[in-house]
Amino acid sequence: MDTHVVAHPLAAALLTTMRDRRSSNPAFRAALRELTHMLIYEAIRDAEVEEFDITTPVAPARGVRLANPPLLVPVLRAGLGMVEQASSLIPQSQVGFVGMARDEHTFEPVPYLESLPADLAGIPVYVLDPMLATGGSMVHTIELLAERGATDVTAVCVVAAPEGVAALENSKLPVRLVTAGIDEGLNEDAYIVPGLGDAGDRQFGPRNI
Ligand SMILES: O=P(O)(O)OC[C@H]1O[C@H](OP(=O)(O)OP(=O)(O)O)[C@H](O)[C@@H]1O
Ligand SMILES: O=c1cc[nH]c(=O)[nH]1
Ligand SMILES: [Mg+2]
Repeated sequence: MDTHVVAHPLAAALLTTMRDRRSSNPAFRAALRELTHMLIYEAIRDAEVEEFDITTPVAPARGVRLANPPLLVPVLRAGLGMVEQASSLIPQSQVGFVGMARDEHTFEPVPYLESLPADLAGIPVYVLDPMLATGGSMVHTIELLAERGATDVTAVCVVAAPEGVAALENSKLPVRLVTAGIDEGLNEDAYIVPGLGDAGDRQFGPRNI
């Protein structure tokens, strides 16, 4: 699997803000938005473009645009904090949604929402989820996309655990990974170490209030 770790001082500083337990929920959300900008910017670097004619105030010129704008798929809840920034960078993109919450005991993803186009053949898909821990949630999401014909999927994650990277690799699904960091591993609660805690709770508060 093609894995790209975005190594950049500004990305590292934003990731530090997200990791720091002292960062407030608004500060965490702001850092996630900015870091998403960098991750998407890197992820889309090699996308195919097409040329078209424009006229500047001075002369005719050739313009470029994405040949095949992607579908963005935030994985709720935590991926919601990435979608606005991603879609403003790629205004032609469409957005689908998947909702999933890990079972606290089995660590298996429990799906609760699926809102995706029926046919994804030929459409690049960017799955947005800050955390790739065991990989269960991401593998399940990509299976939903592959069932609809997607063959070009990019997982855009802030932090990945080696276990999650291995799960994606072993799945043999058509996916590449773009992330700001690969951490040490998982603890007994399947949280990424050192990680940044629960990315959903740190944006929106505890799920069961
Ligand atoms: O790789 P995995 O082991 O599947 O874990 C990663 C998943 O866990 C988090 O979501 P969570 O289940 O906490 O839901 P939330 O976004 O509503 O907080 C995260 O946003 C991923 O979706
Ligand atoms: O460390 C982790 C693992 C799963 N989900 C999170 O939000 N954080
Ligand atoms: Mg959570």
